[in-house]
Amino acid sequence: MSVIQVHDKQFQPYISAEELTQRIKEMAEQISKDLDGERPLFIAILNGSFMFAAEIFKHISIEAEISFVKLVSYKGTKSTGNVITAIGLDEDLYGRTVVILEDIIDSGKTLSMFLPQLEHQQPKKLMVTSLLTKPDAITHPIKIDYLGFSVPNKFLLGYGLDYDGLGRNLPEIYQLVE
Ligand SMILES: O=P(O)(O)OC[C@H]1O[C@H](OP(=O)(O)OP(=O)(O)O)[C@H](O)[C@@H]1O
Ligand code: HPA
Repeated sequence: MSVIQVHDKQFQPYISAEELTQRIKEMAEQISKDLDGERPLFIAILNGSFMFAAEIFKHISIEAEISFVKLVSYKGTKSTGNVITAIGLDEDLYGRTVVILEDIIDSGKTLSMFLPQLEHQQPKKLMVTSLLTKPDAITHPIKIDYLGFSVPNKFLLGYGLDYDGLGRNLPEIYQLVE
């Protein structure tokens, strides 16, 4: 692994593919242990989480379902501020154990807007799993039930994360060279 160029920026290797798959397997084992008998519904937030979701779901060893949603944010009224809607969420969450799958929680804003909408459907449990989080960037604190890695407040690329559309296909995670 070496420094790579994407658009106008350089990125250096940060988390290897082996470290990612090892940590994700551990997370899946813990979730399988904790949620045995609950038949959880995993909800992966697109686009960024597609690779993480595929990897973690492979290692879930209990009965479980998965669904993929795309969040679209638009400007609401003065009083509502930004509004977020989920496309593709067809399941009824009432009484279900729901586990959100995110690639990254950065400011926390996305989930702070989305989780209340899910709570509204009265799931039995609503849990959050994120591969990455940046504690120094959080402005909207989110309780993360299962976390892969805590990372510094630097822009990341790869393993689903993009820089202006590119880099999602990289099997490892890179950090912006500043
Ligand atoms: O905690 P936050 O600061 O809200 O950031 C986290 C969100 O940002 C990324 O999605 P993005 O909106 O870039 O869309 P993408 O997944 O399609 O790349 C990521 O997948 C999270 O959903
Ligand atoms: O560090 C990041 N990289 C790519 N996309 C992101 N979305 C939130 N944080 C990031």
